Amino acid sequence: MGRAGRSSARSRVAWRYRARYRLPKRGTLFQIRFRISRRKCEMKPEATASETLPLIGPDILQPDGLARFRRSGELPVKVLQFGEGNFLRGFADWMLETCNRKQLFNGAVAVTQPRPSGKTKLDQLKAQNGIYTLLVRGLREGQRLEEKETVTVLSRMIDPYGEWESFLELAEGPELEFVISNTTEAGIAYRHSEWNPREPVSSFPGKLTAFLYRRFERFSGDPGKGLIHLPCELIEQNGDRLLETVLRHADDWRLPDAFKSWVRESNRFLNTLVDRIVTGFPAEEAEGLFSEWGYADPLLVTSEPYYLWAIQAGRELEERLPLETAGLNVRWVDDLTPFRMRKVRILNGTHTLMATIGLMNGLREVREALEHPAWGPKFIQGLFDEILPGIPLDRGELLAYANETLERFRNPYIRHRLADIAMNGIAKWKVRLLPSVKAYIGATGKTPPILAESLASMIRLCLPEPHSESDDNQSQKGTPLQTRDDPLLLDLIRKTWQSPTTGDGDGAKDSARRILALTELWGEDLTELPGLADKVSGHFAKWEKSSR
Ligand SMILES: NC(=O)c1ccc[n+]([C@@H]2O[C@H](COP(=O)([O-])OP(=O)(O)OC[C@H]3O[C@@H](n4cnc5c(N)ncnc54)[C@H](O)[C@@H]3O)[C@@H](O)[C@H]2O)c1
Ligand SMILES: O=P(O)(O)OC[C@@H](O)[C@@H](O)[C@H](O)[C@H](O)CO
Repeated sequence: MGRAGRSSARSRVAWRYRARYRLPKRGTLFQIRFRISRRKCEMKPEATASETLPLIGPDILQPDGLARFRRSGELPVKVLQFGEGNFLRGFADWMLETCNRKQLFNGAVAVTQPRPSGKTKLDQLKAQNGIYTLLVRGLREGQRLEEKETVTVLSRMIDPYGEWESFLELAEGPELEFVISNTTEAGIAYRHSEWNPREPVSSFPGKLTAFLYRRFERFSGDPGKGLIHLPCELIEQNGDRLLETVLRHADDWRLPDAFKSWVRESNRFLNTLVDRIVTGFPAEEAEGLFSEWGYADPLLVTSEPYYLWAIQAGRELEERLPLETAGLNVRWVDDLTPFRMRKVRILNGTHTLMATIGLMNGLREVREALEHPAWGPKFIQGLFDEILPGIPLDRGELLAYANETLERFRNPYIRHRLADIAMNGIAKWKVRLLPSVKAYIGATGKTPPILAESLASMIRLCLPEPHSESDDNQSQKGTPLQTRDDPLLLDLIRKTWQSPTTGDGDGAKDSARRILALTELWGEDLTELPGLADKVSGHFAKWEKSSR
C-alpha cells in the first residue's frame, strides 16, 4: 500500500472511531452524523449474485448439458433464425432442443438479429456460447409445475450488420432447411431499400431476400435447395405476407425471373399460429434464482407450461421437422382459420378486455385483474356471455379452451402487465374484440355491454391524461396512464375529441360518437352498429358527470 493509501486508511479508522464514540473533535455531532450518512451513501453496494457468480456457459453445465452443447457444435446448421428475442427462445428453440434430446432432429440453429438494436442480446448470447436457461412455471390441472431446462441448440450467433458476409455464407450451407422468425407484428413489412450486395439490408424481409438470392446463385437454382419458412409473427397469413414482401424486394432489385420462380416454387412459406405466454427475464426474482443455481444467466427466459404451434402444412413435414414425433403440442393443419379465431378472440380478446377496463380502474396485471373481487367476475362474464357465443366453432372445444385460458391467466408465476398488453391497443381492439361485438349484435340485436365498456375505456385511455377511476388503488389514482400507440392514430383521436360539437349531442357524449365514426381508425363507421354508440357515449357521459 502506498503512502496515500496508508494515510487514507488511517484517517478512515480514526474517522470511524470518532463516529462510533460520538467524539466531535473537529466538528459538531451533527457534522459527524452528516459525514456518516454521506459515507453510507458513497459505500459500494454489496456485489449481487449476477456479479459474483460465474456466467452460464459450458463450464457450469451438468454432464448431460455439456454433452448436448458439444453435440450442437458438431451438428449441421439446419435452421436460420431471425430474432434473438424472448419468444423464440422460450418457444421454437426449446422445441428444437427437445427434438435433439431425443436424437430426432439432429440440427443446430444459427441466430441473427433482425434489426440493429438486437445486437446487445446477440452479443450476450455470444458471451454465453449460445447457452441459456428456460424456466417453465405455472399450473397444470391445478397443480404447480416448475421445470428448468438448459437450451444449447443455438450454435452460431451472427450479427448481420457487422458480419454481413458471414451471414450470407450461411446461405451456402447444403444442410440448411428452415428459416424461423419472430420480428413482432412490425417486422414483416415492406420498406424500400437499395440493393448493394456488399451492404447489409436493414429490414427482415430485405435481409431474407438477399440471403435467398445468395443460396439461389450458389446452388444454381437447384429446386432441392429451397427452404421452409416458419414465421411466428402474430399476423394473419404470416407466411403469405412474408413471401409477398420477399418478391416485392426481388422486383425492386430487378433480380432474375428465375430467382423469383425458385422463391415461389422451391421454397415453402407456411402460415403458422403460435400460442404461449413467454414472460421473459424475471427481474424481481433473478438474483435469488441465480444464488440458488450457482450461476448467473442474463438471458434467462420464463414461460408458462402451455404451448401450441399450429402449422398450415401436411404432416409429411414431420419427416424433416419431427416436432409431433418428439411429443410436442404441434398441429399440422389444412386450415389455420379455426385455431387463429379461437385463440385471438378468446385469449387475446380477454387480454384486451382486461387491459382496457382494468387500466381505467387501477388494475395493473392480468392475474390481479382476474382475481379482483369486483372486476374479475365481470371479465369472466364478458368472455363467456359476450365473446364465446359469437365464435362459429364447436361449443365444447371453445368452453374447454376458455377455461384453460383462465387457468393460464391465473398462473401465479406470470406477472403480465396490462399496460404492455394495451400497447398498440387500437389495432388489437379491431382484430381481437370488434368481431365479437358484431357477432353478438347479429345474434341478439343488442349491444354487448362489457365489450362496449372496453371500447369506451380504450378510447378514453387514448385521450390526454386519462385518470384511473379506482378508489382502492392509491398508487394509480390520479396518475396519468401512458398509452403507447401509433402517434398518428392518437393524434386523430385527440383532434376529433377537441373539435367543436355538431349540435345534436353535447360534450363528451358527442365527441365519443364522432370518434366511433372515424373510418380511418376502425376501417368502418362504428356508429352504424346498432346501439354501440349509445352505450359507449353513455360511459363518457358518466365519467364526465363523476369528474365534475
Ligand atoms: N411473449 C409472448 O408471450 C408472445 C406470445 C406469442 C406471440 N408473441 C409475439 O412476439 C412479439 C414479441 O416478441 P418477444 O416477446 O420475443 O419480445 P422481444 O422484445 O424479446 O423480441 C422482439 C423481437 O422482435 C424484433 N423486432 C422488434 N421490432 C422489430 C421490427 N420493427 N423489425 C424487425 N424486428 C423487430 C427484435 O429484434 C426481437 O428479436 C409480439 O409482437 C407478439 O405478437 C409473443
Ligand atoms: O404480444 P401482444 O402485445 O401482441 O399481445 C399481448 C398478449 O395478448 C399476447 O402476448 C399473448 O400473451 C400471446 O399471444 C399468447 O400466445
